[in-house]
Amino acid sequence: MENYEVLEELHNVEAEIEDVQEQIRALIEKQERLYERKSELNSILEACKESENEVNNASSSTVENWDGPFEWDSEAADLRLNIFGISSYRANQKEIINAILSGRDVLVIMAAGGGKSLCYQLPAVLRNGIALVVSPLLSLIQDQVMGLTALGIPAYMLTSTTKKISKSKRFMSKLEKCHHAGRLSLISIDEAHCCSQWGHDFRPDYKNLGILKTQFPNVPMVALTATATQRVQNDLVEMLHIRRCVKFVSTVNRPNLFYMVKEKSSVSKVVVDEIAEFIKESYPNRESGIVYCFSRKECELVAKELRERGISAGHYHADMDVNDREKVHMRWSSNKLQVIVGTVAFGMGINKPDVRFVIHHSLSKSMETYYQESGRAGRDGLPSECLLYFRPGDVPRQSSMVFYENSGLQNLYDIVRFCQSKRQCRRSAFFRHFAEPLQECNGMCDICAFSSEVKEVDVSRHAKLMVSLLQDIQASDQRSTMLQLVEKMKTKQKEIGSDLKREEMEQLILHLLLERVLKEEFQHTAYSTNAYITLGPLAKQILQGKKTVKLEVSTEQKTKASERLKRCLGSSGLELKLDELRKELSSIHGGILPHSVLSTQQISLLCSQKPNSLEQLEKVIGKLKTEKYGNKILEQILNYSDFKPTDEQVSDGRAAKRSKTKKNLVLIESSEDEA
Ligand SMILES: Nc1ncnc2c1ncn2[C@@H]1O[C@H](COP(=O)(O)OP(=O)(O)OP(=O)(O)O)[C@@H](O)[C@H]1O
Ligand SMILES: [Mg+2]
Repeated sequence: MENYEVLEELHNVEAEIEDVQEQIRALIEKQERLYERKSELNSILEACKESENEVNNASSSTVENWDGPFEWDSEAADLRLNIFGISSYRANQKEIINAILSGRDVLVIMAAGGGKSLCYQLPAVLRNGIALVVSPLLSLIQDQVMGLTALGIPAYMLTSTTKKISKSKRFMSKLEKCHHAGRLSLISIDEAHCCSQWGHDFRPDYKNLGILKTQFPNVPMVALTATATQRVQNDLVEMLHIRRCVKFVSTVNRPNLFYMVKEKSSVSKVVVDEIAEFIKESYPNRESGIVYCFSRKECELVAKELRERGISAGHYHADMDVNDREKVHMRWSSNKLQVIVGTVAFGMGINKPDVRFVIHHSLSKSMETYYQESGRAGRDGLPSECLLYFRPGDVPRQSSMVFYENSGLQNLYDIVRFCQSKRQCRRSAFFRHFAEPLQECNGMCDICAFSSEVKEVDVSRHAKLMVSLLQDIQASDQRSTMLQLVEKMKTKQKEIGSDLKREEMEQLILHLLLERVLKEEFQHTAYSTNAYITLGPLAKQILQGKKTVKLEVSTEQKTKASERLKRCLGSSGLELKLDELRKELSSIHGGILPHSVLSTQQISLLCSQKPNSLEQLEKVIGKLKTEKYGNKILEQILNYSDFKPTDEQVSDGRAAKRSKTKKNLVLIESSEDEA
């Protein structure tokens, strides 16, 4: 053999080895993912077996019976209704309260809005002495103190300049004294995922909270979070030194949320038009909502454009002055502003229970973040909507932000899969993601609610063409963004005499990215990071015709969801009147938010039950609220009813005295750092 022939073969062999190595890497990665999924599926199977015996869909991993009876049952029930104004417990609340009152340490994993606060606030009020609550954000602390004060429960904030409570000797020694006198009844760590670096809101100060259990081993500690991952759970138990805690894990399911993914137009004006129309049509009574945007600039622009379309909207992002941010948040919380248009910075501190819609102007960076962000809707348990506007063009914007994060791209591609899917129930995608047994969706997502015919189109030839086009591009040392690739394909596809539409082409590119036929590569410039589409480990299979590629295409235009969704709020005159009343009362009483006067759920109950005496009213909203606002509420209801109460009925109701409480609740800020 001639020298050059040997050299050529050597090059070929080397190229082939590289190719094989790439495939091996891909296969090993795949094997790892499959192992991971296998163990998830096994735990799902076990959970299914356990839950077969359970009555409701909230599962608790404990074998002890926390349902009762306990000696404090009736006192707890009295506080629940007459102080907190809550007519019945939600899943797991009673059991958690009982475990805490039995003196156990407790770990609570419960979805956003599940009602974690009551789980420690009620035992705090029931027990003598002081309960210490640790919360990571000033706004959460303020909200909570405001809410408790409105209920007549003495609560105080400690937001000293000392950043770490464990390091504040003065505070610790006061706490010691309090404990010594037998007055420290409970320690509660809210948003406990902040302890774990695997949680999404890791706060270094939270790391030191373990000291509380070491110092006060016999004071029950309750740690609460909405973050479900096993890794975070294990971390928490270790860091807080509560290894023998009773664990309550509730489902991630939010049955009252309607999930919907909408195709996003590439013309930005059209997108805002659609969003504005949706809000005006579905929420004409200015019910609250959030619109999440990708960038700060975009969020200012969208807020402005919504205002131009007659919607009262304000923007919120990390670049704003803290006071301006707080002002917008406050105006929205007190229902003076209907919509907040925010970036992800509008996050953990949101405590508003009656958010009726969360719209994503572009996709989130992972299933986990989407679950958290959309989960800010409907914390009061009433029907609410989560809308995600998706277009493939938004993917490279996100990928160039997340690619350097651990599993960043994989997480992004998971939510892309969620958005692309035209057949899989949105809710079941969450169950899969959080490794939980499937539950009924009850028609509460676009896929399950609207029948639209989906057909599969074989686009293997287009895929092959795209791969060979990229091969040529790469051979001439060029690169191509998604946009450029689509443009080039538009001319190229004439060769095979078939025309995929622009959107279908983009869809195909995403499909091939998810299938690892293509991959994204990133290049940094002084101003940004660009994402390029290049050949992936499985590109050869396409060229060799070993892989068929099919796209899912909806053939029938879906009916607008907002038209079909039956909404149960804002429709009756009485609801509107009571809504007005709670706003009025909250401003008269000062420093109280409207939902602390009456929750939206209570308004619904009042409208359906129409109590006509203070006594009857008490059964719905408890003694405390009846005493404070009862007469005004009755006045509104009676204006809408045919009957009037007798004078006796009114004075009987007035005579009812609520039980006074002398227990204290102290809220502590662990960090001054506000994202
Ligand atoms: N048993 C109940 N019945 C009716 N409403 C309830 C019940 N328990 C709590 N709520 C209400 O549900 C809303 C959400 O409760 P809470 O703020 O405690 O949720 P959370 O679990 O702490 O959520 P997050 O993770 O978002 O902080 C509040 O308005 C609260 O008053
Ligand atoms: Mg909470």
